[in-house]
Amino acid sequence: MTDTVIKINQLTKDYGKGRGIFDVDLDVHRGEVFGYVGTNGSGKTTTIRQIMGFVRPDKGQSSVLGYDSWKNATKIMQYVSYIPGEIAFPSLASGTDFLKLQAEYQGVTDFSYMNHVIELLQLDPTANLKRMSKGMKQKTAIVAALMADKEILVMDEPTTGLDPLMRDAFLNLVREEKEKGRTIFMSSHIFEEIEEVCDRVAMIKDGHIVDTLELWQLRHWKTKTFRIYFSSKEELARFTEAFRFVIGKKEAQLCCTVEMPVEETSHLFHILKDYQVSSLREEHLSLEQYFMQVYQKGANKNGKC
Ligand SMILES: Nc1ncnc2c1ncn2[C@@H]1O[C@H](COP(=O)(O)OP(=O)(O)OP(=O)(O)O)[C@@H](O)[C@H]1O
Repeated sequence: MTDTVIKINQLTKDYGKGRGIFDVDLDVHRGEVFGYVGTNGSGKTTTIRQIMGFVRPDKGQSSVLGYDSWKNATKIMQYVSYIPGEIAFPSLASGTDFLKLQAEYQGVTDFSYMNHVIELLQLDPTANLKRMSKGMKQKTAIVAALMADKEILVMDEPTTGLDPLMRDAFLNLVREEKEKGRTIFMSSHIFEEIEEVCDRVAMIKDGHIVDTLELWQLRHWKTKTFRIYFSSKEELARFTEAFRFVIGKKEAQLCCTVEMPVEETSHLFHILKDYQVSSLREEHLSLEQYFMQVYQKGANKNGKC
């Protein structure tokens, strides 16, 4: 039986004029990294604030470890490390002062993991809190959230403001946390990072969940797509006329794209022996491409997009 850590059921927060979230259903399982993607204003932060119990839902329910988010927000904080989308720092002199305050508040006495995170993110916490760059502030918020080593991590666009190197370092931290058995819920609009670290992903659009996907499905799709380059126009034409799974052709580049059921792959390789092929590469469907397809389908259905 799957152990559900975060359960969201018919959750609705209606801000009017179609803004908010509507009838959201989500289950986050113990030990998984769950990604939450959507364009600006699609409802990611609204959902996360509901999970944390900051806002009363208009309808439906969110619960964490069986505790109703709204009714037991304080209890939930015992189990959840939270990185908000926007951090409002108190007026303190330095990052160190802020981290000390956080440690006191969260009852942290062992600072070894905090120091590990500081080192990994190359943060100088002694800097003036007010003068910190966006990235430094984000790192400080990450350190503050992770220091308590709680079993659930809820993060609202945690890589905002981080440069690509630091983003990689952060994703390594996420992997470390997953290794430790943590359950992680993170929102993002950067598809690559969700693709890199998440087990499952939900896509939200205009406040509605439009799809939920297990990331391994992207790698083990029922169809395979290849781009094949030929030595001449004649060879390209001969192939495209003969092979029924061709979905596109670029004469100038002497290449075509084929998309076919996985079980046809060996057949393709077999017939290619009769052609002069200069190169062949498999095209993987990226999460972003998949997302665009889902959005497009949604648009066809409801006339939006
Ligand atoms: N307190 C509020 N009052 C009125 N409208 C709100 C409130 N909070 C959010 N909204 C609206 O609800 C919608 C969803 O906002 P939300 O912040 O959840 O989106 P998001 O997916 O997190 O966006 P982003 O990626 O830009 O951070 C937006 O149209 C936003 O303007």
